[in-house]
Amino acid sequence: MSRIRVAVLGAKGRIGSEAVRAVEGAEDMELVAALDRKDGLETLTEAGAQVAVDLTHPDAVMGNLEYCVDHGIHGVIGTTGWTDERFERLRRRLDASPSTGVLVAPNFSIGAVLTMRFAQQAARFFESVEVVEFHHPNKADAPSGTATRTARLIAAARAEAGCPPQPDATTSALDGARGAEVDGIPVHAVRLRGLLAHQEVLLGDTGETLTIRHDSLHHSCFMPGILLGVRRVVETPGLTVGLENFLDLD
Ligand SMILES: NC(=O)C1=CN([C@@H]2O[C@H](COP(=O)(O)OP(=O)(O)OC[C@H]3O[C@@H](n4cnc5c(N)ncnc54)[C@H](O)[C@@H]3O)[C@@H](O)[C@H]2O)C=CC1
Ligand SMILES: O=C(O)C1=N[C@H](C(=O)O)C[C@H](O)C1
Repeated sequence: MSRIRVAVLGAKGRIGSEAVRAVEGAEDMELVAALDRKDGLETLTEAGAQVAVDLTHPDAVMGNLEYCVDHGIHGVIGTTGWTDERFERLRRRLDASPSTGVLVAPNFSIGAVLTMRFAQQAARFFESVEVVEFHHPNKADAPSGTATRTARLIAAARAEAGCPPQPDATTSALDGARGAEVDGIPVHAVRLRGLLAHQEVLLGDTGETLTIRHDSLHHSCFMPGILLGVRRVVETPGLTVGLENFLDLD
């Protein structure tokens, strides 16, 4: 059996260093490159990488990914910072390299993916929905990629069900007090020493509330999802957004 030749970008980071160990420990994979800031991307082609796992920084991910796609290297992308404009840019790039696959996964943990799915299912049954995410204070971006994706999925489910805008009588608020709005869903970001990555989806209706909460307690929770992404992306050309597409959830 030939092993999948994998490179990790952001290899010295919190999640990248864990990913290096996970790839090294996977029998069907070979770690051929471990790059961090200032390492040249040509190392990827020189090492014959088939898949690049990007766990770097929102400012770096697009350049890395464009190099990979242009050189036919599949991408498994955990780095955040995805906007509609970035997805469009990536789609255009992939059009020119039709056999290359890219997975952009806002969250690789199974529990977080299920949180998003359950929130999507529950969204149309409640008048009010808000998302609160909690992370370590070294995180570069807010709100988290997971919270943004969760809010988008909730908003889409509510729009499809014909839900009206949610009630909110606030007419006067300190800037930021009601969080940021993602497709009409309030999203609040907490940064607190001691935390890793956590999220609550709060749903409310007359006389009841439902809270869907997920806690990532260690970076190891992202590893099965990353390895699954590597195995599946080599046989899935084009852009896949969300690990749920590889989980046979329905
Ligand atoms: N999708 C998911 O499940 C997860 C995604 N993340 C995301 O992964 C990214 C990294 O998170 P952390 O590991 O906590 O950050 P970190 O700051 O600990 O690590 C990032 C690493 O990338 C390196 N780096 C920066 N620019 C680079 C470049 N151009 N080329 C190669 N390496 C470069 C840095 O030197 C650093 O070692 C963030 O966007 C974070 O939100 C983090 C955890 C899970
Ligand atoms: O920076 C992190 O730590 C994480 N980033 C991702 C995000 O922004 O959603 C995934 C997870 O929340 C951990």
